[in-house]
Amino acid sequence: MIKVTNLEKSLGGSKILNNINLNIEKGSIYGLIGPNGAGKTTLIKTLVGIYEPEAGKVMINGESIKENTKIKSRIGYVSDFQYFYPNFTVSEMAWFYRNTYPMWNEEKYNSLKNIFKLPNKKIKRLSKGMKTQLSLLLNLSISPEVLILDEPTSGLDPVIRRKVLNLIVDEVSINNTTVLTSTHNLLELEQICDHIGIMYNGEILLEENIDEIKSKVRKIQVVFNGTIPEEIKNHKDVLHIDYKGKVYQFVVNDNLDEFIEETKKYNPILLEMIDMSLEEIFIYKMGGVGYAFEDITL
Ligand SMILES: Nc1ncnc2c1ncn2[C@@H]1O[C@H](COP(=O)(O)OP(=O)(O)OP(=O)(O)O)[C@@H](O)[C@H]1O
Repeated sequence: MIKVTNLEKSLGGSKILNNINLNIEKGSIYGLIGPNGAGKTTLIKTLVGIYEPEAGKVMINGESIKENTKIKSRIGYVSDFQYFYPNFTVSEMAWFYRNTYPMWNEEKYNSLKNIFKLPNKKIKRLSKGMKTQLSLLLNLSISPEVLILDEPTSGLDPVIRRKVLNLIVDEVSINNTTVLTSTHNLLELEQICDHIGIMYNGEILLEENIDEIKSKVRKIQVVFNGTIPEEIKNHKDVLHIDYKGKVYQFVVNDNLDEFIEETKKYNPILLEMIDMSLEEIFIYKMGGVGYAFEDITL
């Protein structure tokens, strides 16, 4: 698992990470979203030990990553830009990883090679998407205990993108790997992640368990027999109210059953539950903590 406490990092004289705390359970897929410049890559580089924080700690499986080559050899890291030796071929790069990472799995490498189907060219002759694929291929082959991915699907075509998402999910279900991935694609997060963190201005503004938030935050449509009761209008668990004519839509943050019971006391003509996408849920949740969701993502 990944545990981050009170992490602070400055670059070029500016504070980039501000008191970051994370607790990512083993076997979990944690999605990090946030606008350009929020600090996602800086956080990721600090997690893998490329940057040294001024304050705070990064622990992986209970051990500090600082000067810990044993732990670092079990971290798969796919960066936003790939820094391979440009004159190495794909096979030579695999040779390098095979000789560097003690838990290299040749069988896994061979089966992944059939999925990615990369030409054995020099790295400098590969496209951006091919280099990302190579990085995924190599980092999955080292038998990572922790996989840290910085926008791993950006620049991939839709077919490979889907394969990569499936590979990440397989990696977790087969090997119980812990994954942290950044992305700008909320739909992708919804498809593979169990937890999500929203980053803004170097801080984690909101952290949620996706299943929990989807079961807790619900939209309910109600038509009252008369005007809306004050008690319902000012209900503590209502995040947002919309209405068109007599049809009210409530976004309820928690204690759904309690809200429904209280609403039923007023004998509404209609009371029904409406499905919400994760994006819609976050729009309201972010509004609840004083931010416009559009400013925060995508
Ligand atoms: N080497 C550096 N020196 C100084 N400032 C930096 C450096 N690298 C990044 N920054 C600044 O740190 C902030 C966070 O950048 P970072 O790359 O972590 O954001 P991000 O959330 O990954 O953005 P994106 O979604 O665009 O990839 C930005 O304001 C950026 O200008």
